[in-house]
Amino acid sequence: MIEVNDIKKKFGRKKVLKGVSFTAEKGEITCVIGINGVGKTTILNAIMNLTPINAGQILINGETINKHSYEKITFIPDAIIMQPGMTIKASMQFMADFYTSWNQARATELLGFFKLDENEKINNLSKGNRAKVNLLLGLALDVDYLLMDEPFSGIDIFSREQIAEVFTSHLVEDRGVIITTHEINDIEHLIDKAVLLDGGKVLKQFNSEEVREEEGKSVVDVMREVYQP
Ligand SMILES: Nc1ncnc2c1ncn2[C@@H]1O[C@H](COP(=O)(O)OP(=O)(O)OP(=O)(O)O)[C@@H](O)[C@H]1O
Repeated sequence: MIEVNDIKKKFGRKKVLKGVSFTAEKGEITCVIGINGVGKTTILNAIMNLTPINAGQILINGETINKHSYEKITFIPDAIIMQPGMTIKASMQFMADFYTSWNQARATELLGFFKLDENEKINNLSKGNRAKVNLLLGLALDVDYLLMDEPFSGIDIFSREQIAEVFTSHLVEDRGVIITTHEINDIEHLIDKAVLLDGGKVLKQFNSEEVREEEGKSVVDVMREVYQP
């Protein structure tokens, strides 16, 4: 489990996170929802130990995050992380050289799944295909947790559908996924848990299936209640 306990973060005098707490379990997709600038990326960076926090604690499987956390967790950003002149194949080789957790069989499966040509240069790919390469590079690591910053943002409907399919496949099952978004409509059916952020705090976290079954409400219905009371 990833436990985010009362974390606070300031940039200069600006208090971005004012005591954020939530948990994300293995085998579940947790979605951190909030408007632009609310601090979603900052939370992911904090979980990855890429930005120091001012207060609070983050635990992964009961252990405070540390320099070995990347063996359990990976971050899939919304922008491509490789040199644009590299081919997909060279990007995969780079990951294989760098991470002992690289799983080439899974990478090859994902290449086929996304119908990507490994000889294509990243430069020449469409935005949707770049997002797929990003996802491939993260999903091919054998880690327990995947963090994804806005994986569906600005991507056409067909690529979105293909990416959504990955989330319900064996490529993700048993792993814990945290997705951020400011646009829930497309992925509402994929997520297990929603964490609603505003004003530097978590306004509500809930199991989306429970809310659907017990109260007959969608995530968007709950968002309307919370954000527009
Ligand atoms: N390195 C930084 N220095 C100063 N301010 C920063 C820095 N990083 C983020 N911020 C500020 O912190 C706030 C939260 O930023 P963050 O990127 O986490 O938001 P977000 O919810 O991910 O936004 P978006 O949906 O637009 O991606 C913003 O006001 C941003 O300007």
